[in-house]
Amino acid sequence: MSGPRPVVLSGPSGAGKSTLLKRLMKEYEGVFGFSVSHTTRNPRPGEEDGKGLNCLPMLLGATLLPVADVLSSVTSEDYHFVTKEKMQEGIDKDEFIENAEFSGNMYGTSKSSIEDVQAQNLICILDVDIQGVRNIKKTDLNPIYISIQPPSMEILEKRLRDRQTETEDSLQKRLEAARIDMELSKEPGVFDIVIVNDDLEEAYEKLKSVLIEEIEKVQDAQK
Ligand SMILES: Nc1nc2c(ncn2[C@@H]2O[C@H](COP(=O)(O)OP(=O)(O)O)[C@@H](O)[C@H]2O)c(=O)[nH]1
Ligand SMILES: Nc1ncnc2c1ncn2[C@@H]1O[C@H](COP(=O)(O)OP(=O)(O)O)[C@@H](O)[C@H]1O
Repeated sequence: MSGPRPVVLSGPSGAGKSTLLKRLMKEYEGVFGFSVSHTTRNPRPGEEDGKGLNCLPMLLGATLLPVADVLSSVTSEDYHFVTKEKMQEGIDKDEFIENAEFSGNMYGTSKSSIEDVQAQNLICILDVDIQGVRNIKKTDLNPIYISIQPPSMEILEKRLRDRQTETEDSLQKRLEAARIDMELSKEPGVFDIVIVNDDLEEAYEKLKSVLIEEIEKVQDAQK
């Protein structure tokens, strides 16, 4: 029996993808697994190098925590932070199902990041930009495509400034990318659903309603 369908979450930087993702993974512990991407950008305060499932054996080896407890320790914004050389080496070795340049840095989803999650029969969640969406459509991953959009460019800019993670230069690059993303997300057939993240509660309920069928499949299989 094939496992649950993966989920691709996409949308402008600052739209609320990580906020929604963290909430989903907390409410449904042991149902989702995050596909830990590789990136050349520097870690933000509080971000640690890939605590993803790749290290699950070590974590379990060191402790006797049930798998569900260990899985829930995977946060939704970790990355494998690597140099450009390391990233290029992985690309040359065909280790990525897709990779892209975004706001001056490289990002990519390795095949092993997805396999690690699917081996646990969990819903694999990927957080990628619009280029990643287009490239994943050329593969046989067959995920549910969800776009998270801000209510407006003005609100997006305010949220990014309030988050205090960007230099003025990276902020402007991200806003420019957001204008393109917001246009492309309107194209029919690209996303299964586009959620405007205005009121967070409403956006979260909409996200859950799209995924509840896959969530219940995993919960039933775990009984
Ligand atoms: N194509 C692709 N995009 C990614 C990947 N990982 C993250 N991204 C995207 O890169 C952009 C920047 O991510 P990040 O630097 O974490 O900023 P944030 O989205 O504002 O938190 C976001 O749009 C992510 O969706 C990946 O593996 N592949
Ligand atoms: N619905 C919302 N209303 C107000 N602020 C929000 C909302 N959703 C997210 N935020 C805030 O906006 C900023 C960007 O959210 P984040 O989840 O980091 O976006 P992304 O992962 O898409 O870059 C964060 O500071 C977050 O707390």
